[in-house]
Amino acid sequence: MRRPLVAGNWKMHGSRDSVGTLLNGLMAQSVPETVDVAVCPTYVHLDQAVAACANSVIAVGAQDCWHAEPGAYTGDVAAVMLEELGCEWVILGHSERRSYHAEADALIAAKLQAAAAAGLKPIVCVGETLDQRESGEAEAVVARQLRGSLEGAVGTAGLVIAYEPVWAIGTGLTASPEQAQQMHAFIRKQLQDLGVDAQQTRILYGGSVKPGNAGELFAQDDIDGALVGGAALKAEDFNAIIAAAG
Ligand SMILES: O=C(CO)COP(=O)(O)O
Repeated sequence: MRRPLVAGNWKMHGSRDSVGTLLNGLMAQSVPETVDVAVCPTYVHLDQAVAACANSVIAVGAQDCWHAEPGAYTGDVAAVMLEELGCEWVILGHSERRSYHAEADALIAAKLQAAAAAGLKPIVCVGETLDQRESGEAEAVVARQLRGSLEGAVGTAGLVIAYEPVWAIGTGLTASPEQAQQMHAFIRKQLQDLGVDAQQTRILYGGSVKPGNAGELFAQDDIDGALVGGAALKAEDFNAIIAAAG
């Protein structure tokens, strides 16, 4: 039995004030004992989140890390620094990093190894664009991303995969529960073929998850939680999604 994980990806949102309000709102509701929860703010809000979550079960994650030891890498943050700060998780290979920063699978694989070596648990994102889905390539694209991004990752402790169809991110379009389940089952099979412990690996769905659709997504056999964007910025909505996973 896999424990559901609900992770909030706050992307490049927030001020000290709004982050404080959001964290207070999350602390106001207890998390069901059966659910893991994480919040992933920007780098500059990580310490604020770690302090606020110190006495709660909510874990903190970063949205990216660099792949090398600390050194001459202007503008980057090393995985070991995130671990030292109190992060438990790190999101890797989000489609916004893949598109705006041209991150390729080999770089994501290197980041994954650095994250694992630092003791962070990686959430590796995969997902096809609308063009790729419409031309029948969705499974081939996701299989390629998994193969490339997970190179050398067999045995990574706490590895989580997030399936985020690019066409469903921030658009209000959600994959139907059946579409998502079909892809999640496909991903689990791919993980097995890659030698990853597929039955133990959590596969999250991401893309316009809201309180109103979370329950039917979580009811699918191979959907083990969610990576939530917009709805994670409102405590009431995020709390409702957490409750739906409980
Ligand atoms: O990209 C996402 C989470 O990583 C999904 O974002 P939305 O929930 O805003 O569609």
